[in-house]
Amino acid sequence: MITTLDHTLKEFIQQALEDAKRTKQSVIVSCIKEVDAIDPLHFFASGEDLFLGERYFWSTPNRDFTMVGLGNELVIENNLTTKERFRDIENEWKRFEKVVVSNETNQVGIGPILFGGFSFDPLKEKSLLWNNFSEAKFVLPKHMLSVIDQKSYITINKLVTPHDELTMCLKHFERSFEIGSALPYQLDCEKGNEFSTIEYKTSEWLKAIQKATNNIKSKEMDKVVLAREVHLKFSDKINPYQVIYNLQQEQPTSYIFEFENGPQHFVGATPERLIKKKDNEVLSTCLAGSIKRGKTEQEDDDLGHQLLHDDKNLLEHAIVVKMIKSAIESCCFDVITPKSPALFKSKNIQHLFTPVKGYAREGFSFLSMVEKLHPTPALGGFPKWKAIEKIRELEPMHRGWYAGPLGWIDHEDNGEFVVALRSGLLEGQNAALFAGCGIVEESDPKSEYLETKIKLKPMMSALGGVVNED
Ligand SMILES: C=C(O[C@H]1C=CC=C(C(=O)O)[C@@H]1O)C(=O)O
Ligand SMILES: [Mg+2]
Repeated sequence: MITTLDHTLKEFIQQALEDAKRTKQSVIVSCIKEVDAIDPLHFFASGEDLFLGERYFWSTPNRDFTMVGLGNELVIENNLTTKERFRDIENEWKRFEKVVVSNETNQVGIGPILFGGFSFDPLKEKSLLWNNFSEAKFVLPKHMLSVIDQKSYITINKLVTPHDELTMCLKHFERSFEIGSALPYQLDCEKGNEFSTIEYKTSEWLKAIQKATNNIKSKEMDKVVLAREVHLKFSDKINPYQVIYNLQQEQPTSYIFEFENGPQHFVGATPERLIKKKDNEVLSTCLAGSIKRGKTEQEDDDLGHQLLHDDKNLLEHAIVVKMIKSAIESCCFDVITPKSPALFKSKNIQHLFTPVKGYAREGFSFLSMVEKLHPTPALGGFPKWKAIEKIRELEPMHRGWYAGPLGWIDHEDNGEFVVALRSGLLEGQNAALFAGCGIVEESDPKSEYLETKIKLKPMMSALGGVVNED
């Protein structure tokens, strides 16, 4: 790996070609330039003609870091049904030598970055909706825009093969930098895309909750998260730019993500970070236990206070903290967590929130940590394997990538993953939205149902719909 700057792009490519020939393996050449400000959504939409079905969008809360990928230069995926699916992605990624051509040293979020996700449960029987999604799929984009603290960078990635030629490669980079910044797009702000809603297997879901609470009472497990899905059919094709735009505007405290898999777009605004790693600094988040937002400041404070003192929600949350803390302790040192949860508020909902911090121990890779954490009891339950089995048995839907880990990893083992919640799968005129709830002994099916309605709101609203709560 080289990260310096005295060499010209030509010299770097020459060296990559030699390495590729010597090792008989392609080398990733990643060329980065700082450019004038580019609007990320504009860049995303500019890929419509050439890269439809091969794009992604990622933005952190408060929009500190936004990253957009266009075109798949490299796809690493597998359909393994064990935890090997995490290691397999890591091994494949590490197999490639990466040559980085940049004037920027020490900037995380630019250069060769793999973006993608994992399904929730690879052992769940396949469904029509998620049929085209692999259990693990990651892409290295051809063109990537990173906006970090208001600075814009373009990265162009190319797999240099042993059979490539220097002049062709050089031309490729020159042409690619032109594409990245020039294409126009239009955001169609028209509202009024009529839709009808189908609540999918709601009565089965309510019965599943009853069964789960009985299982918990008989001490089979402590907690399980059960989700349900809602299908929307629109009169016109859904405009994904409008959806991302709305999510960005309406959910400033959430991560916004979009991953295109052919004609399907997996989109969401999740408040839940699974893990972030920069050098050896590790951050995870426990987010579980929920209540609605108040209509006035006073009502909102009262509801927040109620949540902070509610035994059922505190138990939902405590189970998550215990598991995440122990998973992080198994691979980190100096792990710290506050003693009691704080409130996390987003537009439609308030959650109990506990951050977990630590420092990675030697020998633990980023994806090995993702594997240890997935699923946390905020999506799975406790004990972990019992809860996953129960979800497989009781839940009347296929989660696909909903509630799975989704995010990015770079060439130096830095990265960030979220839990893909408050999300939906869009295709043409159709949207499938997902929401779940932590079920503990005291859970009441009707109030859990109302909780899922609140959790469906961010996607419903971004799609132009309204959810009434009762
Ligand atoms: C499973 C979801 O939320 C989880 C995250 C935060 C709070 C939760 C809860 O209070 O039940 C859930 O555990 C979802 O949004 O689909
Ligand atoms: Mg809950």
